[in-house]
Amino acid sequence: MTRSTIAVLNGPNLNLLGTREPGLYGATTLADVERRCTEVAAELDLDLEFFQSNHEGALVDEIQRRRDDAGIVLNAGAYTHTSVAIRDALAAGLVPFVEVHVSNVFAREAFRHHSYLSDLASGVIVGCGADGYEFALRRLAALTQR
Ligand SMILES: O=C1C[C@@](O)(C(=O)O)C[C@@H](O)[C@@H]1O
Repeated sequence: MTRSTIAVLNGPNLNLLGTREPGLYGATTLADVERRCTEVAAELDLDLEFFQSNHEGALVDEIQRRRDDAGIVLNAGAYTHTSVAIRDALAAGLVPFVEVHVSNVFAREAFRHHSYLSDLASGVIVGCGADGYEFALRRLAALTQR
């Protein structure tokens, strides 16, 4: 049996995690997140692939490439609140995905309260810091093993 692949996709400015507005996003870097996810994937017997881009079209391309994956952990950053194109790519692929936000977007500016993605998501994890990625991975593993 082939192992399931889960993609961990991060959008704009998430390459700056750990240094960017640490009061909001904490001190954990994206490399730390990826290390932790790799440990959890080994425990869950999953293959993981990581991708980060600051460009909307690159994220659309990557989501299209992921259509045979078991699931996607997605922090689309600011594109969450603006991108019909990313929504359409997710809708086209129909791969289960969990939307992650490191910060509690609902405690922030009103423009962050709306997501173009959430109603398509299998789950949404908000405001749990960098741990949200691990929670999302565990949730997708549970969903794909059903
Ligand atoms: O870039 C980001 C990061 C974010 O997705 C988060 O992880 O909390 C929240 C978004 O509103 C913001 O634009």
